[in-house]
Amino acid sequence: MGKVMAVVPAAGVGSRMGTNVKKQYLNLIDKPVLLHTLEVLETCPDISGMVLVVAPGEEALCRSMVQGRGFTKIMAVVPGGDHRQTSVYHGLMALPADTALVVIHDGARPLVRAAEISRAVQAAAENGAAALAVPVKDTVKVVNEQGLVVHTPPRSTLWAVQTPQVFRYELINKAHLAAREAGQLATDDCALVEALGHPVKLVPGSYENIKITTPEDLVLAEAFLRRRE
Ligand SMILES: Nc1ccn([C@@H]2O[C@H](COP(=O)(O)OP(=O)(O)OP(=O)(O)O)[C@@H](O)[C@H]2O)c(=O)n1
Ligand SMILES: C[C@](O)(CO)[C@H](O)COP(=O)(O)O
Repeated sequence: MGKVMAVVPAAGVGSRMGTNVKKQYLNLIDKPVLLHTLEVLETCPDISGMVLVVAPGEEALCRSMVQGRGFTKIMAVVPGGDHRQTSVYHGLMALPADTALVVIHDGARPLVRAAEISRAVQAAAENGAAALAVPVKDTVKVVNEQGLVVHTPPRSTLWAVQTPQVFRYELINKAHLAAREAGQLATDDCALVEALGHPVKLVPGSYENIKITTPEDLVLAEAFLRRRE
């Protein structure tokens, strides 16, 4: 399959969490959210190495946070940018030239399981681009600026996409470069690959693989982790 490298964007400010400490450094049971995430990636047998992307100026803090915890796969800690997309791009630029597949996984998704990552890697090896996702449970409305509903897409067509999102290295590099040139800003990496017209395979994931975004997500994450103990 070739070398599989992970990029872990963890350079966000966590404005929707609203805490003084950024959400990726908040304690979740016994350690920061980001350490949970990195430990799962470390144990995934498919992954050879990782690039961690943190806010500019936080590189030393992160290096000391991971030091002495038995990580063998963290190859670099690099500064991110103002948007998630920019942070991922900085991570991609730090990958070795012999990378075959790139696993992009949010630092703020600590509940992913190694087996789920492996399923996404396998699908990307076959299709070029793949992501974990779950069927949407709620009915979703498209609204206009006045808050009036303009459209109700059929729920059977809707999936909530998660990370990891996994891509062939040349494909994701090409997608990010094209987006930068076009001024396209997306909230996930699949959207950039979709914009190239390349198909993206969705791999059924788990409803437990939540992104820590708002305070109630920490309550849920703790409950899920305790259930696994
Ligand atoms: N400039 C940014 C913004 C986000 N991220 C990372 O991308 C992941 C998903 O982003 P999100 O949950 O939106 O994080 P924040 O941007 O920190 O949150 P918010 O939008 O509430 O400010 C997180 O691991 C976050 O640290 C990043 O690396 N660089
Ligand atoms: C990449 C992502 O986690 C997929 O669900 C999500 O799109 C990140 O978006 P956010 O706007 O940064 O929360």
